[in-house]
Amino acid sequence: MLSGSRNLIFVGMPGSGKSTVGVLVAKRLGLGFIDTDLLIQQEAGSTLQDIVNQKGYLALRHIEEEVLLQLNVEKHVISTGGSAVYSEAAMQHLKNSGVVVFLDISLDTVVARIGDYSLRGISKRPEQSLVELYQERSALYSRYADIMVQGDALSQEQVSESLIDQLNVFGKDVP
Ligand SMILES: Nc1ncnc2c1ncn2[C@@H]1O[C@H](COP(=O)(O)OP(=O)(O)O)[C@@H](O)[C@H]1O
Ligand SMILES: O=C(O)C1=C[C@@H](OP(=O)(O)O)[C@@H](O)[C@H](O)C1
Ligand SMILES: [Mg+2]
Repeated sequence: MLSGSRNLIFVGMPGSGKSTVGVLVAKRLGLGFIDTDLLIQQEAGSTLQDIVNQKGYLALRHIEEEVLLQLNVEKHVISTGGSAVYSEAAMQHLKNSGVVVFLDISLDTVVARIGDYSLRGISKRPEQSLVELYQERSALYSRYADIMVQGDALSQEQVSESLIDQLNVFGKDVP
């Protein structure tokens, strides 16, 4: 189904483990690692929180789309930010380069892991509740995912194991 794919692209809510589990998986599979949040910060010359505070959440989504569309790597785990899925063009570009993994966690787990989300540079409409954001995003993550790991009850190592098992079972050719 995904013959020739060479990257593993992580999507999911903030706190789902894209950045931390991404590194573990890259080490296990002998892949490189990129966190696109850090590329955005380099490109913008400021933190994600500052972009949201000073320019607004749509500015963050715009820079994110540009950075993702410029990405041209092979044999990497690519950990995206939680709002990457708002760009259809960027997601198609990423999907063309590999296997998209949705790290799924419940809303309760999001809240438990990220704490005060107003301090975390979340890209959302100011009046949008976290529940609404969660529902809107869940549909988008599922739409683009090739593989899903439900991580509420799993340690980071277990999420990594579960993903690698699925790659083996389904014959996804990474690397
Ligand atoms: N499976 C897990 N179990 C417990 N804590 C986790 C798990 N995955 C991630 N975390 C913790 O949640 C927080 C957010 O993880 P992070 O990798 O930054 O997520 P994301 O990049 O998806 O926002 C970190 O403190 C991390 O250690
Ligand atoms: O979900 C979001 O709107 C965001 C998630 C963040 O990344 P993580 O998902 O890695 O926390 C980062 O891209 C930015 O602060 C916006
Ligand atoms: Mg992250």
